[in-house]
Amino acid sequence: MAEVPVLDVSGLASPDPLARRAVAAALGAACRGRGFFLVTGHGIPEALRAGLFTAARAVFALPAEKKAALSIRRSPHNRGWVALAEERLAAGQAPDVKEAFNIGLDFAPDHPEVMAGAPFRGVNLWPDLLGFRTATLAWFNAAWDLGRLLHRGFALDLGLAETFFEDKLDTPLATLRLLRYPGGGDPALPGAGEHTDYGNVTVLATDGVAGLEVKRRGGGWEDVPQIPGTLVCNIGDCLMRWSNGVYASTPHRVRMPARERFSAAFFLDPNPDAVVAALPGTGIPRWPATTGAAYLKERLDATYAHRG
Ligand SMILES: O=C(O)CCC(=O)C(=O)O
Ligand SMILES: [Fe+2]
Repeated sequence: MAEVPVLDVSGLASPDPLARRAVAAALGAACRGRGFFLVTGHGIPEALRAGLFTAARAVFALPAEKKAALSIRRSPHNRGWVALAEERLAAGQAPDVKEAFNIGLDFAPDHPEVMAGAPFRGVNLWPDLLGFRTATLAWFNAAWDLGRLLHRGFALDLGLAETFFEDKLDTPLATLRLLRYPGGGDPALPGAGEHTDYGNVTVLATDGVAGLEVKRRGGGWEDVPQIPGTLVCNIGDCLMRWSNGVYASTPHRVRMPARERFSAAFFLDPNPDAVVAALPGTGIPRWPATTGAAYLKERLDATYAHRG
């Protein structure tokens, strides 16, 4: 299996349909094969990335009691702080040696869906840190835009109308997850255990410290190269299912890094009411139809059940 490809996606925003198709074909090949690719030409300014990592460092540096006040255990909506070793992504393994901070779509407390208690529709838990909200939401929105742009390419590659996913990703169950791996520990312990992502596509920024590994089809692990300015993207289980297995969601993990490592994963899951059923032209459905919200709930419930 070839290594993780590097794709310039700028052509997806071109007015020239041939340029868009060329990128879509390359994207499609990566999604059908490796399920992972590095993206250049995404157009997200470096300043946004720098601001994101400044915010991430600041929130994890808060005293434990400040972070505990923002614990994900206080949010029924998958938002807030996950403590070191609170989560294990690979069932039956040691817990992950990482901490995390989740941010979702930024609803006001009086938003109708929040008032109605809709699943995952809650307020974010904001730390008392100047600039944190602005920096993280700027990244959230940029990654969301990139995710939607990628979906125009996926749609073209899958023989659908280019805008097919647009109204299924306009109020998505998206999560920006800031991650800190303290590193330097027992190399036998996982930074993040082997898993596949749950959503459609993940857009990942790292601080350049190595650690992310993708499983090879034939077994064994491949390092994802750290190329400055690129973003790591991968297909999640929801899009694998939606594409009826045409696209691959590939297991990956983070090994114990040699030193402290920060990353930020943006998980783009579809709108809660989006119907996730085998796309036209993909053959006999391999999975029953579901919805964005039902699928995410199923996966998160399983993850929480695995907690020690
Ligand atoms: O930190 C990373 O590089 C990847 C994290 C990851 O795979 C995840 O949180 O789903
Ligand atoms: Fe992941």
